[in-house]
Amino acid sequence: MKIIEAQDYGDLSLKAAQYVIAKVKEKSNIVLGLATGSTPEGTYKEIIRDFNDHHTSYRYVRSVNLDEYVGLSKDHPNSYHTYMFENLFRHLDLPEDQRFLPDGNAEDLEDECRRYDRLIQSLGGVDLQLLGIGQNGHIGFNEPGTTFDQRTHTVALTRSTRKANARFFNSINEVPAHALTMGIRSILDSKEILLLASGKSKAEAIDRLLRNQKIDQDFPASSLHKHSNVIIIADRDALSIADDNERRA
Ligand SMILES: N[C@@H]1[C@@H](O)[C@H](O)[C@@H](COP(=O)(O)O)O[C@@H]1O
Repeated sequence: MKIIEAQDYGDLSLKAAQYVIAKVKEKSNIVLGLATGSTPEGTYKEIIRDFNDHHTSYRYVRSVNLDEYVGLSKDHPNSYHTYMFENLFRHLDLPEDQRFLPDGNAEDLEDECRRYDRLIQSLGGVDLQLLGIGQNGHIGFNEPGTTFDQRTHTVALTRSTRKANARFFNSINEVPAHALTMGIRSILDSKEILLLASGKSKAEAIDRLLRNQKIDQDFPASSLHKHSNVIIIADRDALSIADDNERRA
């Protein structure tokens, strides 16, 4: 694991965007694995800024998203379809038929999971996967306890994740109880992984990830120790506990 320290959220967003942009320039038809949540919002803003100022083209890029809530229509204001459209897609020249998310409203969710796996495979797999991290160490929506050998699957969200995401809804009761997510196995299949972490609320998870090389199903991010090409961009706040522990050691 390679760690890049950012000063703050703005610096993290810039560094992450520069990394993604460089990869897009290197391979115009790159398959980008995209994430939602607050963390990548700044990265997406910087990508858009670069697109407007320097015209990096996304014409041949294919994108696949990690996850989607079950039971929200695509145009629901809190669906990840809407998030991606508003925060990124509508600002770039990435064609609509080259951007993919799981359909959390599909009639048969099992079928939808298999369809999504086949789709990723047909694209040749993910070249660069962007990840955030939940406070409990979840990646995508792979909650603690999820086995590490699954590809796309349905998950029941933990109360803590629903609580953390309730800020986007009117109340926690409106946060869907289930989601579709690429599994740990899908994430580990990507050629390269870029994990972003910002703020003190992520410091414990980042400390646990960096301090302990043990692969533990109760801490999904620990699965990343199995991958040989992971870069973490974290700001000082997210690294604060890890740094203190290192100094004490
Ligand atoms: N499904 C998403 C994850 O993909 C994301 O990484 C996590 C952290 O979100 P945030 O960046 O808002 O802290 O939240 C959600 O649960």
